[in-house]
Amino acid sequence: MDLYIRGAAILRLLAAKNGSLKALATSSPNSKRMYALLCQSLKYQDVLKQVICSSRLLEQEQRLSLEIALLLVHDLLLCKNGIAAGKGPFKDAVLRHKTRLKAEFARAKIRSRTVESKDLERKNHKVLPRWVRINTLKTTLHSALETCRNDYTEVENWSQLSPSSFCIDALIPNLLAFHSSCNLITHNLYTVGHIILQDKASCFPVHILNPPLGACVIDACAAPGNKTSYLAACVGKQGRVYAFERDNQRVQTLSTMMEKSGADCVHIQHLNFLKSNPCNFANVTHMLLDPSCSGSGIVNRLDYLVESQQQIDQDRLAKLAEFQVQIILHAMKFPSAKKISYSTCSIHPQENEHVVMRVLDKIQDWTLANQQDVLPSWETRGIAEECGGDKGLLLHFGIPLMIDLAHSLVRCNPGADGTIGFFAALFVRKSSNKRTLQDPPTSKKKKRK
Ligand SMILES: C[S@@+](CC[C@H](N)C(=O)[O-])C[C@H]1O[C@@H](n2cnc3c(N)ncnc32)[C@H](O)[C@@H]1O
Repeated sequence: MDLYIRGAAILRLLAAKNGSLKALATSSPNSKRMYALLCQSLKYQDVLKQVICSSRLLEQEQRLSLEIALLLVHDLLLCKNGIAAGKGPFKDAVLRHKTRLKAEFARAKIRSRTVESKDLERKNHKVLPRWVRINTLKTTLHSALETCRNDYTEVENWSQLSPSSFCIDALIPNLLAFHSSCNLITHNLYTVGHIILQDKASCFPVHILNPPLGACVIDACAAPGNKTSYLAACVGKQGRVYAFERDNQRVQTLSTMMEKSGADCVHIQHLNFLKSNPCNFANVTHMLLDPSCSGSGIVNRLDYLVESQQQIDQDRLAKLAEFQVQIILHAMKFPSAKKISYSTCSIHPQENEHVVMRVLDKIQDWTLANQQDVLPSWETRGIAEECGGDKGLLLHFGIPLMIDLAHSLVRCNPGADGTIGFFAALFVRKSSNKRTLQDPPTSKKKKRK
């Protein structure tokens, strides 16, 4: 019974934001079992709470707390071996209602598809591939593929991956996928810096920014530097990347990464980007903004399990969003900047669509690039309902314009399409783009309507 009593205490600490799931679980005895029990119970908490409520378990068994009931009911209904061996009043209390709980669980499954969709999420979780970007600063696609083909079998796409195979991504050039169980950190291609482990979605910001050879670029929030070395590969030796990083330790990591990847055209600026003087960077035409965010799209970060939609820390999100808006507005002051890519690994509209709309509401001479210039074949786009903004224009042109704006944005849902949760947008200076936010919706928009 100890497992459930301790587990319930951890759930209370988590609710009070007194520690992280991983730290609390791993510091308790039988830590692996505890971690699995907590993760699974939290994953299924919505349906389990429904079952506990509709079976009136807590009303009839007043010694049970919600936390201990959640863990015991989880094991009763979802664990192959049922509730762990051992005796105790809490276990007896739950077992007295076994039949009713099972019946309510069956009803809950029919009422909502939660359990099935969570299963799907779990399956996706397992097959999230290990994405690998070939570092063309040090090698070529041809040469890296030759090595990969010697060591692994090539398959058509990532959903067919096995531990001994790899595939070439159809969307992002120089991107490969391996099975999640492949430990590439010990592979020679990795140790010599010929490949960089980088999620597919995290390649999107550079891919859509697409700075040409020789361009002068700013990476405003650079460390650890995955996107910085990708930018360096795009602009080549004649180009230049100013990589800003304000954090002492992370700037060291950035420096090591740039050395390892052979990104000689990167000039590290150990500075707060918001304090930079745009006039000192008059040649910069392309800017990449990948600021600090909640990280809620990172699939293996487990904190989201304890946050229901209502419990998300709104204060923290508001602060992050304010910073994200400021960083975009500052980038727009750079005199020669014509393209700015903005990205987060967050799933929250507050850091994504809302930030974009707040910026568009404030500025006149920038707009969003059209869908055709922003990964046109990628199906998951921005959320139209979140693209309302405050602008009178939106009220005037209404839903067609919101849909049009949402189509300009790229979203990745965590686990789906083999990527983490991600968001990317491309701002373009109006003089370098024909469509403007002030333009009325085009005939294409009318068609969608
Ligand atoms: C999301 S991470 C960037 C990840 C990076 N782009 C990559 O792909 O490897 C955000 C980084 O920006 C840095 N940062 C946050 N605010 C900053 C600011 N105002 N100026 C410069 N760096 C900043 C953080 O310390 C952190 O290292």
